Amino acid sequence: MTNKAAILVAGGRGQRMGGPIAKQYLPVAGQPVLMRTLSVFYRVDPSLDLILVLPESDFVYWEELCSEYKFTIAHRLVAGGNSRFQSVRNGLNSLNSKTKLVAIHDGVRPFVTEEVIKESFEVAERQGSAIAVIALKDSIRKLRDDGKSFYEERQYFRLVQTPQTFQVEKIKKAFTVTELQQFTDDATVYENQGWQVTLISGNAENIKITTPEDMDYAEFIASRGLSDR
Ligand SMILES: Nc1ccn([C@@H]2O[C@H](COP(=O)(O)OP(=O)(O)OP(=O)(O)O)[C@@H](O)[C@H]2O)c(=O)n1
Ligand SMILES: C[C@](O)(CO)[C@H](O)COP(=O)(O)O
Repeated sequence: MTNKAAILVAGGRGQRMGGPIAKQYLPVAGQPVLMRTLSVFYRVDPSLDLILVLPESDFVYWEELCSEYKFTIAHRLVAGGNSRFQSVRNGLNSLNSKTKLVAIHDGVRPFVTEEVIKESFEVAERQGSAIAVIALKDSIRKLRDDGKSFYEERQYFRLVQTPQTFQVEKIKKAFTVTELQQFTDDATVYENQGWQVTLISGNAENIKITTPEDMDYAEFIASRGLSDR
């Protein structure tokens, strides 16, 4: 049995995307987003324990979609919660006792590369955690409540992606706390324990499909194979 797992969180409702079908099920270049994401992880390691966190009310729909698309990559379904934090925690609670490393990934980031996933497991094994980030290309300004804005040195900032990969023992302990507003990602929950996170380079195409214009960009990335380079 593998000692590695990936939790793909897809328990959200995609309010910012809108539309009758939640974004995680929408086709990109002919294949639903979640099938693309599961496939990348499978290609990295077919023995990974793949856990897909979905709203429980979508389980039947998802199984029908898998039949329709003849999608056969083995994975386990876990019921999501009311927030991303709760969905991740449900995924962590479903891990088997032999699992030592877990990659937590937004199901709606189908363009993560195999290289980033592999590196995240290697670094997390050595350091405890591996958080995919990218540098900023634009200048940034910090806003203040009084309406003024100030220059910030962009070399000290990073955009945070997923996967965020961890030693299981540590991340499970970190997720036993009460959910706080500041927990916008898993790295924040981990460092709440006083542990330093380790950053690795993500890939620019690894967008989080969030709003309708992201679907156009996703089609472009998929059709050009930009995340396969
Ligand atoms: N209760 C929740 C909320 C979010 N997510 C997942 O966390 C990832 C990042 O969240 P986001 O992009 O915000 O997705 P949604 O919550 O679906 O979008 P929105 O905020 O627009 O409703 C997504 O894969 C989403 O499905 C989850 O598993 N469980
Ligand atoms: C986890 C994440 O994708 C890292 O950038 C991000 O924090 C998720 O934010 P959301 O508001 O839940 O989409």
